[in-house]
Amino acid sequence: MPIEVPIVDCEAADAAAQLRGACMSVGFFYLTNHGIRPDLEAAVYDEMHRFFQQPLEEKNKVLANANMRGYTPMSEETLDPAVQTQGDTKEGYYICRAAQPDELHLPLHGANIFPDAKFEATTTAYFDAMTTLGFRVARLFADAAGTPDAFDAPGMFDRPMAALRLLHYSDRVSDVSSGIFGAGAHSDYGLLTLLSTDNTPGLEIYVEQQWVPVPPKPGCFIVNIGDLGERWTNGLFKSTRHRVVNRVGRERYSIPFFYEPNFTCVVKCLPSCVGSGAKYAPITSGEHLMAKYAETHDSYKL
Ligand SMILES: O=C(O)CCC(=O)C(=O)O
Ligand SMILES: [Fe+2]
Repeated sequence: MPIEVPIVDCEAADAAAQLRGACMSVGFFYLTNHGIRPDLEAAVYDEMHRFFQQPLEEKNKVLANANMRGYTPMSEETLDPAVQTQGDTKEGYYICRAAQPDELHLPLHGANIFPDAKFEATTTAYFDAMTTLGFRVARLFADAAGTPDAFDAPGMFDRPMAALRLLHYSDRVSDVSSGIFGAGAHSDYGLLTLLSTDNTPGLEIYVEQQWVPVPPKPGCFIVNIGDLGERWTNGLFKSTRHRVVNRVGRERYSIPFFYEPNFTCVVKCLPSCVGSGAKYAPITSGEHLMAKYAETHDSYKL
């Protein structure tokens, strides 16, 4: 039977049950009725086109800093270092939650950098809307996992590690057998990723021992569970590996929004998922994310 990526309707009365089914099987789903305004999303793409088409020397003026905010050049990231023979054929721009004054001592916390005021206003408005949606989907996740209020307590998501990543893939055709990918195979690191893409295909997910394309669906986000989501549910929900393979020789733009718990949040198996014993040791969100960044980014060192 062909593998179908399920749809979760954010507004449906049984949205949590839909999410549970999707996360136990495929680990990816299309999210509809999410409430993000299409004109706001389109405005972010306009800013991306404007930014990435500039000469490298302009883009390098806002190069990503130690807190992973700003521009990351082509090939800076290698999502599957064991297999890839060169970095991902993409460049990116990170925008994260702006840190509060009492968080500035924490790694990865700081101010954002922006190339100009219009880019800042547009991407910040989108970031804020996605943060609201991220928490809404996180609450559905908790409900789906059988502990509905798990994420409401202080210290869980009141200072989320939320990151927006504007990605521009080059037109270079990938070559799977020689280790050249748009983005190498990986699982995401956190709780949830909410992905917007343009109309160009490329995303593939590894389900039932095969790579399955996930084509863009207009008006929907492509959502997946990351490693912390798998740990929280003791493996009930899947953090599915995925990659981007350019098979069409066209440029591609995408915008993943990574929604993770507070840096200091201890991610420990939910009581409803312990069953015959927790499979994963508790870990803080921050420890996990920093270790993953160090494995995959040239510009990030622990
Ligand atoms: O661009 C995409 O479609 C996926 C990107 C991705 O998987 C990631 O940045 O983690
Ligand atoms: Fe990913």
